[in-house]
Amino acid sequence: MSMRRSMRTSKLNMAASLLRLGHGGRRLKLIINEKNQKLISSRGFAASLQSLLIPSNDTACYEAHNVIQNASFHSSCVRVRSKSELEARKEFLLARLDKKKRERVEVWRNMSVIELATKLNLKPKQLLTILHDHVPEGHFYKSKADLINNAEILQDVVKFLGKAPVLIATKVNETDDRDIDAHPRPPPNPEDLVKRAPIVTIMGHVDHGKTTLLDYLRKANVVASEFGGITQHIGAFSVKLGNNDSVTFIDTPGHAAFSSMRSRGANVTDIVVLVVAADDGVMEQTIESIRMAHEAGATIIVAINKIDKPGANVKRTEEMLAQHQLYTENMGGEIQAIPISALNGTNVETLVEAILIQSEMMDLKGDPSGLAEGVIVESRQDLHKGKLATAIIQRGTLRKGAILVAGDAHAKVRLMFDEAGQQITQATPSTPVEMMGWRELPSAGEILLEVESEKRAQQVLSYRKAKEIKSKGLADQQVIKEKAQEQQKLHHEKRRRAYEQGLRSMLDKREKMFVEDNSPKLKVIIKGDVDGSVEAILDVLDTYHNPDVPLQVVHYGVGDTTPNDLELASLFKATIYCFNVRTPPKLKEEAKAKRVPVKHMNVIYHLIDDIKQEVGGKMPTVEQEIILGEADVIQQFNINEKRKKIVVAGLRVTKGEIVKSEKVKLVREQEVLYEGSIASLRHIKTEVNSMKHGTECGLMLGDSSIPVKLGDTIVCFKHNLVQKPVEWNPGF
Ligand SMILES: Nc1nc2c(ncn2[C@@H]2O[C@H](COP(=O)(O)OP(=O)(O)OP(=O)(O)O)[C@@H](O)[C@H]2O)c(=O)[nH]1
Repeated sequence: MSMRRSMRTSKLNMAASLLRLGHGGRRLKLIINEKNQKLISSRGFAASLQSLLIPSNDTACYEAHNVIQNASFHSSCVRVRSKSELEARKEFLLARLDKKKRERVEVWRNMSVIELATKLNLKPKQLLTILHDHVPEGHFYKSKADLINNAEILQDVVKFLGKAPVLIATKVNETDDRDIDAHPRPPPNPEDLVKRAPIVTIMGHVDHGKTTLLDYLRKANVVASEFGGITQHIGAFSVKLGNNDSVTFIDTPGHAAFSSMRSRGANVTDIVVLVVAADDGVMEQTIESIRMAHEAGATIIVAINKIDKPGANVKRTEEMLAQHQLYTENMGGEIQAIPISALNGTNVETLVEAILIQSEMMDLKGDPSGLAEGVIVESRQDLHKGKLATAIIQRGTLRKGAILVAGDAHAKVRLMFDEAGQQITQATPSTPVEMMGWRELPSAGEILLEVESEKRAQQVLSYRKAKEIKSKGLADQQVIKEKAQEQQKLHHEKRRRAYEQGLRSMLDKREKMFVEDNSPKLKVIIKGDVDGSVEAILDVLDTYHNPDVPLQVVHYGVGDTTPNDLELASLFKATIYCFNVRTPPKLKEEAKAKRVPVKHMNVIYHLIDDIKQEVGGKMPTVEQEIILGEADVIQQFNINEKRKKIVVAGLRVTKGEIVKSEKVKLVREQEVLYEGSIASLRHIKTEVNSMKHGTECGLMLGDSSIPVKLGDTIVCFKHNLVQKPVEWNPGF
């Protein structure tokens, strides 16, 4: 270790101890006061302390900073920030602290409105109002049972309410799930905790050197490894140092690993090494990485890479970082920034030491007792070893023979390996381990849990499968619902345009219309109290299709009757239907004078009945056959009249009456052989006008040549003119 490095380490270790003792509160202020004189003499330490003071940043600590300033030692040794700089910094840090203090709210895709409202201590109605402002145009959440499947909306709403959203894979039903599903254990007792290695993810902009750095660290690890094997890529590896310290690196650069874990609610990363190329500086994905690290609550260490390149500018890079509130030590902040060359390995060891110092300050601990818990970082199919998965253990100790579940996969651990492919017998917190014995391949980011038995694993798996099927079904339902809403919106929009065009063309042709168009139709103006009721009425009217009396919606809108409604109604001879709205008395008078019907109602059935009645009055008339009576032919007579042979039927009236002045049909085996008048109707020898049910009579048809036979039926009928019925099925 170089001289400079060891000095730095000891200063920071001292600061770390101070921080642990006082941790940003009044205690720290006291310590500062007590040690004031000593502090003054140590320029480097004061700078480190100052950087520690500010991020810990509660009011007392801020005061402590003033104590240092007031003690006037800063003039000789500390770069003093201007007042406005300090204020801005304080605000930023307070915001960061607040974020950490924010109440965490678990959300999951397909969460219902009522579930989210309950989590946020809101009434569903209040949440629906908030949701309205957070959903993209065209999406609606109308009822408390609606499911929200967009994770972004869920998170936005929680953030909007000042809380911290935590996206979890599926709903954890506290009452039902606890017994059936497997879950991480409750927090351990502090006395069970032992020091553990920091878990580090390397992030940064494309091409800034993440892979090169990981490669260098992996190779360096092989050299350090006592087995001397070739380090394989298994998703994570440990870099071991001489004094038993080690650092665990997630061996996948960039956002993918980070995101997949975060999306499952797992976060293993303690420290993010932010790689920034010194020739390029802060770029888009650098900023994105800073954001992700902050959101995951991980501490950032900056590796300013490619310092060997001619265009490298460390100072400029640090200034750019400061623009994104990442203040490195050189900029008077608390972030460690190590200039490195990942390609040549320059300062990479210093970077590892900085990580260890940071982890010392973070006081990272884990509980190695009990069943193992961890996070899957990678899985793969090996030709010889079968299904393999790498996990980082977070709690407990994993041993051969353990039964594991991760998402919908499970395993009985047959063998365990480290990154050098060497068999290991146990894995404690922060250890990356490759496991053999998986029945299915688990996905990266899944939470790994050891369970008591194979039976228990099967129980967990079948429960999870059933839950997934259910939630998929719900998701499908939601998609169908959203599609339907979209269609409905398009339909409404189309209708609005059609009505507007229709009205425009009606207005254009109005004079011509009055002269030419006398065809029956019902014109209506619809007024309603809210958009929803007007839409509902228009939807019902859309089901009306009657070419005899078409229905024309001249105009529609929300609110009480207006003079404009009246004018339009009078112009087009339309009826105004008011649904839950009023017509001012003055307009009522005016409507009466102009003979404009204005009808008020509040039940949609009444509206339908009224329209049916109105339309009914305008329907055309049609001839309707009315049966007056029926008679059976029971005899057949042949009479000679004026040398002509005439057939006369002897009848018995079986229904109603036979009326001489009306028409008859001769029906034989359901076939009508004659339809026409009656020439003669006689009772015995007397000519009569009608014969009633139960009597017998003789009947001669208008066409006397028609041969009436025994067994034929005579049906007497007449035609009436009736109005066509209104056929309209509004669907309910
Ligand atoms: N001169 C110099 N080149 C470097 C250094 N580190 C990385 N490079 C080069 O920069 C290029 C990109 O490096 P990578 O390690 O692939 O970068 P990355 O960030 O992993 O890129 P992505 O995986 O695409 O996001 C390669 O050509 C490296 O050889 C360095 O310290 N010095």
